[in-house]
Amino acid sequence: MEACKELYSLPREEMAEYIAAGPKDPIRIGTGLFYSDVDDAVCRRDYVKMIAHPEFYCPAKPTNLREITMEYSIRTRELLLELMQAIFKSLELDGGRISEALNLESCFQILVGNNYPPYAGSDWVMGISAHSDHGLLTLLFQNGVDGLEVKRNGQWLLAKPLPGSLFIITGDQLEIVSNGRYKAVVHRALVLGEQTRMSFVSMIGPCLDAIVEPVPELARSAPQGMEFRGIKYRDYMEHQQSSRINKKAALDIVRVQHNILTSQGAPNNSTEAASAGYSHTN
Ligand SMILES: O=C(O)CCC(=O)C(=O)O
Ligand SMILES: [Fe+2]
Repeated sequence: MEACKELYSLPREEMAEYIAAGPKDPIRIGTGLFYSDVDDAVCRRDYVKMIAHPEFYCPAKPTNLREITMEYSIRTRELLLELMQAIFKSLELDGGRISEALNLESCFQILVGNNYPPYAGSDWVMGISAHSDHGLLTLLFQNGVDGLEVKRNGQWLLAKPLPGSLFIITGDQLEIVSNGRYKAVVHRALVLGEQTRMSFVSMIGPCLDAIVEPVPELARSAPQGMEFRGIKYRDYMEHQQSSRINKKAALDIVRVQHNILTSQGAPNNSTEAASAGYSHTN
């Protein structure tokens, strides 16, 4: 976090290349204020995003950032992959088989350093509006300043940063693979007090070229069958990144519409019929 602080305080010219970067670039820096009509709020956030796996990228300055983030990415990747195995076990699935299908050896990993300075304006200020993360699992560390909230049963709950605690957030790909047994968690960051809040995120997803779809045995045992159609992770990510941040709206592109009327006019919830009714929002 200290190295990230140094990064944000570099002269703007030194960050210009990364500030101009697009969503597909491996290193991206964003900084400033913007309005979110989803939450009717001003958002204030600086961030650096860097792809850490299968290839590792890092800004050249500050010079110690590379070593620190490289080690952090390796350790958190191991932990997150281990957690994935525990999740597969909880679903009574063969972890080895699913890891192969998602090609987790070449998993996509991104690190994000977030910085939320206190804001003196009169509007209600947010850091990042309500969203779910596009990957499988996210590990989040906060600097001890409140701000992260998660939505549970329609209520926003403050995820208090207990000293040394790490938060694990389930993402969209896990919801797809588990056919909705694990739900992607909607979360947001608020700017609450006088102190600068920082968070550091390590997120893993399947290999970008993997087709992500519900595990067949989970779809077979679900009352409604398949909840999602398959999609290449790279395409999902591009879709999510090119849309406005809006809670879990990105998942709608793969959500199967149930209660489709058959030619006889009766609702049919079979997997085949449901699969034919994919909902594309774009
Ligand atoms: O700063 C936080 O607590 C949340 C950050 C976040 O949700 C993200 O980077 O995706
Ligand atoms: Fe997030």
